[in-house]
Amino acid sequence: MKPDAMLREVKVEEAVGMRLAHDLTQIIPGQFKGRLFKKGHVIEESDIPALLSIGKEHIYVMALERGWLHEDEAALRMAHAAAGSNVELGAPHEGKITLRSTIHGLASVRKPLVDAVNAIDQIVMSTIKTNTVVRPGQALIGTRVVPLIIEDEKIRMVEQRITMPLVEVKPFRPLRVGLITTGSEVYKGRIQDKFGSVVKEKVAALGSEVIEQRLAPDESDAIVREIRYFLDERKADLILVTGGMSVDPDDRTPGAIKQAGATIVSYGTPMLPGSMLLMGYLGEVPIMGLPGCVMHDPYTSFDVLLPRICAGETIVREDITEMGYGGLLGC
Ligand SMILES: Nc1nc2c(c(=O)[nH]1)N[C@H]1C(S)=C(S)[C@@H](COP(=O)(O)OP(=O)(O)OC[C@H]3O[C@@H](n4cnc5c(N)ncnc54)[C@H](O)[C@@H]3O)O[C@H]1N2
Ligand code: MOO
Repeated sequence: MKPDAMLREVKVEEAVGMRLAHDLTQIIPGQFKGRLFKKGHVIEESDIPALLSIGKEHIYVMALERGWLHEDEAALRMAHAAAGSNVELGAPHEGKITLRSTIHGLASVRKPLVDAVNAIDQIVMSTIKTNTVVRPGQALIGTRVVPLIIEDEKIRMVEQRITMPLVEVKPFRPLRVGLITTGSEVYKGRIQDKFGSVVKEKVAALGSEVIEQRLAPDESDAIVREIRYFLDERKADLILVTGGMSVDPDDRTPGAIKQAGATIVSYGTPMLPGSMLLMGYLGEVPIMGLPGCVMHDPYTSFDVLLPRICAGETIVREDITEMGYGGLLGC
């Protein structure tokens, strides 16, 4: 059975009392784009001028055969298959369904599976990028099929390829963050600290808290002492050390983090700004060395990694490696 045979074309003037087979869109450039009539709407005499004004002299009345799906049902099936935790489905609109986050968290999108689905002809699975911080209500995926009706077989193929949810939103855990600000110029009061407020704000925006900020001069032993303080006495969940991350003789931070016993995932990230960032772990506790740019650049490698850590992910070398592609943002 050809799809055409399942759609009966009826002149608008003769369609009074019949049900529309799909949403009808009106576009008035610069003013309006949206649904003028909803699928299933029963045509009334008074609708005829509006239908003619959007260029519809005929409408489709549908008679679906076995093995075929309407675009709305196809989109619903795909949306259900795609949705993971903390994701909700909207109603079909012009054949499209939008999946939205129900929480503030980290959206994790499985790109290989998304690619596998979009490789199927006539399937649209449009997603945001993985590891994006999202708010409640924020769109994550829009999905639809291209034709008005589609073979059930094709949608089954989509469902088979979605072996795991395509998108889930991980909630942020409230972390107790220890902040160590290095730099003798700050420690000795030659200049005012500008790092503290920036880091505190970024941490708070993800639902965590800087429990204390401590200053240290450019001396390895002093920095190590502060790291041990946060680890042993304050039981911090995350330790951040600012400044002293590059190549000057007074840049002691990477050495001090190593001296404190950290396992280094990477010193250096292939992203600009934020190339001198250090990522490591003291046992289970993540520790980061933050270069000077974090203080003044609004989006650096720190802003990529912090949400992932707050969402409970463990950062491995491969995560750092992948930051290079698309990581040139300025500086
Ligand atoms: N020859 C090279 N030069 C630079 C390199 C490099 O690899 N080779 N890296 C560059 C990158 S990338 C960065 S980022 C910067 C700075 O990195 P540092 O983390 O070492 O920053 P500092 O030297 O400690 O400070 C730079 C600048 O910022 C002021 N500062 C530091 N902390 C504070 C604070 N808490 N409050 C206010 N101001 C602060 C500090 O006084 C300096 O003026 O290096 C590039 N250069
Ligand atoms: O660590 Mo630097 O940010 O690349 O400016």
